[in-house]
Amino acid sequence: MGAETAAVAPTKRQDTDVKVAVRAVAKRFDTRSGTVTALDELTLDIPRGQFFMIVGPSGCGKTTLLRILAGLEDPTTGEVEVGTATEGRPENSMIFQGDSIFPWMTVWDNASYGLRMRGVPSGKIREVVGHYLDKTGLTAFRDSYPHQLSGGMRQRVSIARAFANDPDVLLMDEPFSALDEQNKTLLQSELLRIWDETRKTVVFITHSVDEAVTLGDRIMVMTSRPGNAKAFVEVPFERPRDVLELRHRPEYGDIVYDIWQQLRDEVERSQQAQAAAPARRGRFGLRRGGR
Ligand SMILES: Nc1ncnc2c1ncn2[C@@H]1O[C@H](COP(=O)(O)OP(=O)(O)OP(=O)(O)O)[C@@H](O)[C@H]1O
Repeated sequence: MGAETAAVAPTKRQDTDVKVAVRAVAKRFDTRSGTVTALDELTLDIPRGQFFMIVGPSGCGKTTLLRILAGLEDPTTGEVEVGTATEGRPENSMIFQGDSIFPWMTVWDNASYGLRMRGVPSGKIREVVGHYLDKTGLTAFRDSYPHQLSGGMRQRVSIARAFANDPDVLLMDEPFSALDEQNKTLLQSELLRIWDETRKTVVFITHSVDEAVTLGDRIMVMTSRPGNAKAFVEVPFERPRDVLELRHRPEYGDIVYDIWQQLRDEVERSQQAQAAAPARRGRFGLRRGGR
């Protein structure tokens, strides 16, 4: 079950221009069949306000990195500094893939959860949650329960909850992966619209190169496991962006193609590793985006 996470804090970041700093982070898991090195001495900086995307082959350590940034895992070696928690604001909120809202709470109670937990005054909660339910088109469903909503609407609740919580850094792990293309495109547009209001620092994992180029300012392409940065790609498109219009531009296709070139070897390497160990099946090789 996903929940807003602000508890186990990595070191606080003092430098206001860099919101996320990852220094030579390695993560190893000891399993019955041996040690799995998920991340290998990864170093990166994410400046304030950047929409940072992570793409990489299945099993390359993307979720592990996000969990370390959220303080849910410790790195084996290396250091991470993320955001700054201030009074009334957590340093990060995480949105997971699939449903990450509480099934026993109404839309309103889900969206206001983080604020209520922090004891924010009720007038402020009404104002902020009302704003984000309005932005995500959920006002009429404020008293509904998750099982009464579509998958897209449930993800909207997660988005409303995360933005209402007003974290310094927003961590998103494939939030739209379970949605059909139509809903995905709609939610991408909505996310960009809401993000444009605040320009929060976002770290967003996706399996879709199209999604990475549509949403991101900068994309980290990861190597196959053990995961590291293979390339950083700047996305030059202006803000605010029109998702559909963007996808018709020739430069858009060029960037998508460049990233696929970067990924191809890594995906093949990862697939070979998975063929040798059939328990984990890669998804990346099957998806080449919607162009
Ligand atoms: N708690 C754990 N115990 C043991 N191994 C783990 C654990 N968590 C992750 N791993 C392993 O670490 C590697 C990286 O996993 P991770 O989930 O971070 O990859 P990913 O890039 O997010 O994958 P996917 O794209 O398939 O979601 C994988 O080999 C995985 O099996």
